[in-house]
Amino acid sequence: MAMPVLISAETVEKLLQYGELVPRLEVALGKFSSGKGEIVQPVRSVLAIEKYNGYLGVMPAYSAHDDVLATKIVAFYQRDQPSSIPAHQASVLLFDPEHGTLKAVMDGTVITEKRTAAVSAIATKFLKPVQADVLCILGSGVQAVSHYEIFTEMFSFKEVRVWGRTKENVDRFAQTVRGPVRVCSSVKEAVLGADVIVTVTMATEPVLFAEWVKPGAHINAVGACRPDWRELDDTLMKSAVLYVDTREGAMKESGDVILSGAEIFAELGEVVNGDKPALHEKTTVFKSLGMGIQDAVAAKLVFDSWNAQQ
Ligand SMILES: NC(=O)C1=CN([C@@H]2O[C@H](COP(=O)(O)OP(=O)(O)OC[C@H]3O[C@@H](n4cnc5c(N)ncnc54)[C@H](O)[C@@H]3O)[C@@H](O)[C@H]2O)C=CC1
Ligand SMILES: O=C([O-])C1=[NH+]CCC1
Repeated sequence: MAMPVLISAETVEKLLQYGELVPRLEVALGKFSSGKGEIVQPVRSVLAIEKYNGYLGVMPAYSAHDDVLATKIVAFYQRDQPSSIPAHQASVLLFDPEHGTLKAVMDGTVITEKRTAAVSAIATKFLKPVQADVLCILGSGVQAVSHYEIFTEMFSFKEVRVWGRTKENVDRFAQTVRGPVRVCSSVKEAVLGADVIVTVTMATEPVLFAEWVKPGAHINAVGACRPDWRELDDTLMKSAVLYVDTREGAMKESGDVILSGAEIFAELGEVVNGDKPALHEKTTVFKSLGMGIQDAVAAKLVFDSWNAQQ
């Protein structure tokens, strides 16, 4: 049996380009929500690694349209202190869908960084107010950087603000990103007047409160992926129009959705398909949890580009 190829994080970083990734993710989101069962993707299975405050998630997905069968395995850790080891580490196993042969094992950490930010950008394209001048990023880690990259590439914000819990992280963020950013010393300062907000923290209690949010703003709520973790307060969750990546996942994994009792208006894929409206004149929340099919589509792109270079 041929050995699977190993594709490193550096290679994934080089081969995975937003320009190719975004349209493919948009199609996959639409197919997932078409109601025709075009994508097979069970809700992520997660086990707790209690001793180390961590979790291991397994995320299989199959798409006949993309002819892709893959599983991401992602470990993530809730830490009180900053660490030089990334909070999320992932690998993607890519199979030949016809026979189940393992074709590639590739880094999934960069895939997770990029595909998550790309999906938030797709949600923002549909749901942001027509005039969107100010972007606010809450959190200053890995996802904050990838969101900064794609949001400044796809949209024309006049100002980008960031808030982070520790000065060390925020300074690192400001030095890493290629472009201007206003560092804010409180969440309130960062959020007031912002048209688009991205929450990419490891918070387990709300950090974003409705009273600070400009009416009509769009929020991408990316953190808080456990049923008892929160980033947004109840008032915001219940007063905004709520979009999710998957209904099933949100009802099982999102503390913001489950504990607030907020009603889900639509899946993002239903908006892509034109089956549900993008109410961009209202305050909107896109609750992102991450989907195996996003990783599978990204992994296929990487593998095909890698193959083309051999
Ligand atoms: N929806 C999705 O598809 C995905 C969601 N995520 C989530 O996005 C979030 C950010 O992930 P990364 O950037 O990779 O993590 P990271 O560890 O690189 O950054 C986390 C940031 O949150 C801050 N933070 C930690 N605890 C906090 C607290 N209690 N209150 C406020 N801020 C706090 C840290 O200082 C840091 O700035 C996490 O919640 C992660 O689980 C990550 C990958 C995919
Ligand atoms: O989709 C993903 O990879 C994750 N979502 C939350 C933690 C990791």
